[in-house]
Amino acid sequence: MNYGAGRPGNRVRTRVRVEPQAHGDLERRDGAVADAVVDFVRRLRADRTNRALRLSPLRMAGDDADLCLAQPDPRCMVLVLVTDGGDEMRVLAVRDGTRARDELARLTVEINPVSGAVEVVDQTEAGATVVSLRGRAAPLFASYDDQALLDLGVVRSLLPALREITSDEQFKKLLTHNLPELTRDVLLALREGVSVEDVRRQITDTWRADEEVDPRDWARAARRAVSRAETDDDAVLGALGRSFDAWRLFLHPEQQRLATGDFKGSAKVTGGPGTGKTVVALHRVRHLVERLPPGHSRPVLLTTYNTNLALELTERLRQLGGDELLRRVDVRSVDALALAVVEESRSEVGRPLDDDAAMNLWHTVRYETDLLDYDADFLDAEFKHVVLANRCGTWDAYRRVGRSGRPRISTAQRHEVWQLVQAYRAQLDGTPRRTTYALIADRAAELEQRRMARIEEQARYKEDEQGGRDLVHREAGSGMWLTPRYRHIVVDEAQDLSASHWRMLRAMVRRGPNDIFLAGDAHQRIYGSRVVLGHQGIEIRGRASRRLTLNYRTTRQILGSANRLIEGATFDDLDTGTDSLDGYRSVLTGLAPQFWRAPDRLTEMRAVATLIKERRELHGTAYSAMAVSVPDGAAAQEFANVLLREFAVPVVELGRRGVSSEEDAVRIGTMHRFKGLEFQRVFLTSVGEGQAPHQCIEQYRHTNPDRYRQEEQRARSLVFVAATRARDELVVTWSGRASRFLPPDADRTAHRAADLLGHDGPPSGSSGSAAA
Ligand SMILES: Nc1ncnc2c1ncn2[C@@H]1O[C@H](COP(=O)(O)OP(=O)(O)OP(=O)(O)O)[C@@H](O)[C@H]1O
Repeated sequence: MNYGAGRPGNRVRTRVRVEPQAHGDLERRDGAVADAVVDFVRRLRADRTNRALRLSPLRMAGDDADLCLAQPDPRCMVLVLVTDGGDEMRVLAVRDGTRARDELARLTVEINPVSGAVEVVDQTEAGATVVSLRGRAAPLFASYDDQALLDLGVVRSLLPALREITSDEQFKKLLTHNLPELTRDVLLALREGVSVEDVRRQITDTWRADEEVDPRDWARAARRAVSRAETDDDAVLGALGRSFDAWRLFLHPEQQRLATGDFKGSAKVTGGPGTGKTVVALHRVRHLVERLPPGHSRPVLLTTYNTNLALELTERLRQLGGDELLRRVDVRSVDALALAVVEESRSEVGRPLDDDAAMNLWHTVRYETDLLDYDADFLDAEFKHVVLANRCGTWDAYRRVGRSGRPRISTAQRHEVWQLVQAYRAQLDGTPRRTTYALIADRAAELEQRRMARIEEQARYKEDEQGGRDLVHREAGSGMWLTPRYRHIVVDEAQDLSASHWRMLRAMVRRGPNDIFLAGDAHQRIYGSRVVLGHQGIEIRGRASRRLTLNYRTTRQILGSANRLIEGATFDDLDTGTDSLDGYRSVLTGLAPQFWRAPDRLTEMRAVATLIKERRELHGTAYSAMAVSVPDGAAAQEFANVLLREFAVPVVELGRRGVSSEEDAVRIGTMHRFKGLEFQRVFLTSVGEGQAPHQCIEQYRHTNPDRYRQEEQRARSLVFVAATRARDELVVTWSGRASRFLPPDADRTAHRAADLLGHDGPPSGSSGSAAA
């Protein structure tokens, strides 16, 4: 077959892409196969007339397309769809071993009429799932007729095999095959009892092609970007191997639409943990940068809640687009940004106290004023989320302000709180002058709002007085003309930003298309309190607000346990509405989470150390892929001592600098520090009654039920965040009685930690059995 239009010796370049299913094939194979395929794609791209690559025809796919086979190296073969006279090629499937040719030849290839994607089904493989187990039970999907399944996007050629499936065991086996993603998503959701209408809305519609699909037009199908972030970058392609992070290349269509969409104003992506919100935010940044006019400035801001997450984002952005991309982006935590604004203004605000010192100051003020009925946590939150959020500068303003979502207090109590606030500010204004990050954000918001007002005024002047002409030299010359700080702002972990942060960000970019893009999840709110974006001038309407539902991180088993933690509670959608985790699911399956109960703390710590060592020795898991969550800094110290001194397990604390340490050491940190991160194995410790939630909230149970409910929800979210960091395995431990957040029978069904610590070493099965 000759697809080389050029004369011999002339290189003929071509567009070659690796389809998601072929990528799935590579992930299941030896790294050497991936290397060979990557090399083949690269050479094919450079010159398809290269004789050494030899595409051999298999059959016609349609009038305008051929299916060909090629052998990148003696170990493996690939199936390639060739269209446009050879200008466009898609690697559809990869097989290795002696039967590779036969296996590729029997694949069914079709265009999905819903998504327009080219999909591959191995009928023999799918059929084999059911043959041996065929029984008399009713088929699992009997209540959906063929047309209903096709309309939802299930690939037609799978229907015969699907009709034979009568048990969950067979269904699970079918899912182990490399099925088209849309089919897999739809079937999983139906099996989980999601209604046809909801499956259509939550899954099918997100895959639907933007145009009518002609299932015979192969050339069109091959050109259609269905589920990928396009790249022709050889360096990125070169990473296509076992260690390759799929997200860099392949986006789910819903993620893709958000990342590359054009929005009239601001846009928002929500979704449960692990649904790829951060991935979307990163691709969004790249998309925005690619559309910038050439220059050397950094007109795109990527910001997040804290410094270690900002470092993590910088690293991931570098992976996505290298230093070239980073050069146009300012990546900073919101507080670092606010501090820079305040410093630039040369306002005398004093030295910022860290969070612990700021909290201690509340303790001091309580004793000084002798108003001991209000604890430091409450006062700190009241100050940030009511006083600063609503800019209450006087008692009169505070007396009248709406405190929705905050624990109720009487007017007399408000007055006392106001006195405490005054005393707190007086302490900060003393000598030496000090401040807090909350106050810095408030000040930065004020400065930026003033700055933006001047920019708007100048713009009006430009239009009104000068008809928009003759200003370039004045702006450049006098230096008095200001420009907005950024063209686009992208925010991750949006649920934890305060009203002051939003006011500042709103004022850093002019209102207009694609001004602010934010990603967040109220289920994971552990710092802030609810902020209604609409009230901060950030309007998000209709299609500019989307929710992702497919979890890429966590197995279904872990997710099931984590979801149970937050069942029944209600959460906001970062705006005026409510959010839920409807349709939230994972396609990964694995071990059930393990539950271990200990009679006392030391036994618990020793059991955790034993389990960690066991995973290292039996499964070869690197220490750095494991993390232990603890309730507070003191517990982190205790755990670190036991792990290191008694068990010689290296540990590193998840400090402000996060996980950046190169050391092969187990990560230990409070649950707060787990935010936004992920680990292969997570040990969620101290989940006992009295610890999660902390027993100190009991004081509010009867005296202040609102506060009690809020503290409990916050504690729940915290455990939820920590649990959903686990990729492959979640181990939950406690001493004493199990927390109310755990299943009611946890104490009865959990493994006994004491059994682990006998002299004969750990009992068999502790590294893989399902418990509770
Ligand atoms: N399209 C994709 N293909 C493959 N992997 C993906 C994709 N999208 C996300 N992932 C992977 O899923 C995991 C979670 O992604 P990410 O951190 O973006 O989720 P998130 O929604 O921000 O999570 P959280 O809210 O828990 O912080 C990461 O390991 C990421 O690489």
